[in-house]
Amino acid sequence: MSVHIGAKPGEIAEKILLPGDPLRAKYIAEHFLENATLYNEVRGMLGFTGTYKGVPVSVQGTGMGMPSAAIYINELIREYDVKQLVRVGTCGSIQKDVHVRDLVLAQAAATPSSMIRNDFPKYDFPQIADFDLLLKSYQIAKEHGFTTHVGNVLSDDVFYKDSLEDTFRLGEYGVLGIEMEAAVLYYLAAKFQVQALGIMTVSDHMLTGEETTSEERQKTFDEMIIVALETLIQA
Ligand SMILES: O=P(O)(O)O[C@H]1O[C@H](CO)[C@@H](O)[C@H]1O
Ligand SMILES: O=c1cc[nH]c(=O)[nH]1
Repeated sequence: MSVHIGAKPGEIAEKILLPGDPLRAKYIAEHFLENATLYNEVRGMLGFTGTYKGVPVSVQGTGMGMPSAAIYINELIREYDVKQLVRVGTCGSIQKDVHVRDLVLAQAAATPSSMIRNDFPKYDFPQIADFDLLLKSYQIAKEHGFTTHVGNVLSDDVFYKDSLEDTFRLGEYGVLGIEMEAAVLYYLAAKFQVQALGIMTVSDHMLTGEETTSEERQKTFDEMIIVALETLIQA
């Protein structure tokens, strides 16, 4: 057991999916993994291990925001020897041509978070995806015909902001969308020399207000999960 994860040593696979929502972890375990067993329900942050096409894979909810995600990512890497971590999240689009239901592969993540700046006050430490995971995921998404964008995201600390002016300015510099965890995932992967990638489904559009039905969202979550699982077993 670690402080926030109730698994015994060996119960978590080296390859793991990281949704923010613990119920998305349950959905993935029930619909995509074979023989999935629950290893964690501490704080309701569900974690499961099963197999995908015969390969051991785990899925762990991380909660919302970098402080929460960093707790799980630290413990997974340091206490359970997890080596390949793929976030499967949602993001808001800030580009006209990045639509609701599209996939975003986060090549890199900007962040205002002090978690990273406190460690490297003199540098803008770049938060980047693992190249092999990124390349593999892009190839898999293209093979499946899923609409996919690759580029920068913003990992923000604040969901409800008084002003979106700075956010939209980042869009003018090519940032594709906003979410709240990828930067710290990439930072901790660099720190502990493991592989990480963030894949996001666009859940809403911050410029156009474009929305989708829950059924449509579910289908795109499935596309994201297929890309993430196929990437993990081929990497
Ligand atoms: O859908 P998840 O993975 O939780 O990701 C996004 O959704 C949450 C905000 O609603 C934040 O965690 C953000 O990063
Ligand atoms: O707008 C959004 C949508 C998902 N996640 C975010 O952090 N922001």
